[in-house]
Amino acid sequence: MVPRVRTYVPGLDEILFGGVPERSVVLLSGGPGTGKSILGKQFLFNGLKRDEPGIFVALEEHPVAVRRSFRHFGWDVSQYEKEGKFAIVDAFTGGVGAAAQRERYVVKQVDDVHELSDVLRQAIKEIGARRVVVDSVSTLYLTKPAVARSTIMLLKRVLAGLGCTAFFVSQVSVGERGFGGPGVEHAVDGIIRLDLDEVDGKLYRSIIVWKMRDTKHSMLRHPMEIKDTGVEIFWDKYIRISGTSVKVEQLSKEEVEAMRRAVEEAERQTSQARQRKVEIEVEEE
Ligand SMILES: Nc1ncnc2c1ncn2[C@@H]1O[C@H](COP(=O)(O)OP(=O)(O)OP(=O)(O)O)[C@@H](O)[C@H]1O
Repeated sequence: MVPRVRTYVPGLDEILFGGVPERSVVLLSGGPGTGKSILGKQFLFNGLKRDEPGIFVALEEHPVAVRRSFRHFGWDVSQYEKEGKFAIVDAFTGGVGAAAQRERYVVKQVDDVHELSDVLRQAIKEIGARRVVVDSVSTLYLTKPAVARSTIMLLKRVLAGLGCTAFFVSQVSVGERGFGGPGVEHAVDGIIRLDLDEVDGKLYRSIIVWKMRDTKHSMLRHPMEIKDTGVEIFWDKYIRISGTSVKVEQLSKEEVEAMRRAVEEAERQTSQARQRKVEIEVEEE
């Protein structure tokens, strides 16, 4: 089994048969309000709780708003920031404003992807980041689609070279079938698509893993909810949405059992790796 990074987002590791393959760059793609940012933040915070440092690259929101939205779900990153285990790369303010001047990692030219990758590299090295979320990569090439692929490849090289596993938030329009453009879709290792569908005056959330290199994954669309505690995926159910009807069905016992076993195996590997890390740290002291 390839080494996995467990997301610990309820249900996500199950549909990925254990978690995201280590060092993958995964596109979190979807329309407005589908839960991409929340899922990304949850992935980071779940890592922080387990001693895996993380970085949030803020391209869409002021760092102050980013911290507030973490807190909205009870994910207080301030202590981790003080301990040097979490950092925000501010690629939003350009360093303008009093609050921005207090930020440690600031990209001065927000449309300069080379400066962004330099600041990101420095932040990853300094805090020893294992997980990175870029929210959103679409901002980097919205007005210049010709550079989308090279932008993704540049970030991918930085992240994979430093051993990080990353979620790239990718914005698509309501009703758009793609995930962020051909250059982007083929360059990334995985694509997870989040959806909101209106049927009969009600919105339904769902999630589907479209691709994930180096692992098998669920090929079904699963129902999803956002709660005060974050995203929850109903991994043992799938959802069939047509223009006028919504049906939620139970997966077979065999499918459920296979996913459960894969997650148990991934957890075993993860705790062994943690144990080895502790032993190495003790030896070094
Ligand atoms: N406490 C909560 N309980 C339930 N749903 C919530 C809660 N907080 C936020 N939401 C839902 O999450 C949505 C926002 O999710 P998120 O910010 O992750 O969207 P997004 O996919 O990143 O969208 P965009 O591309 O527009 O930024 C809100 O529109 C709302 O429906």
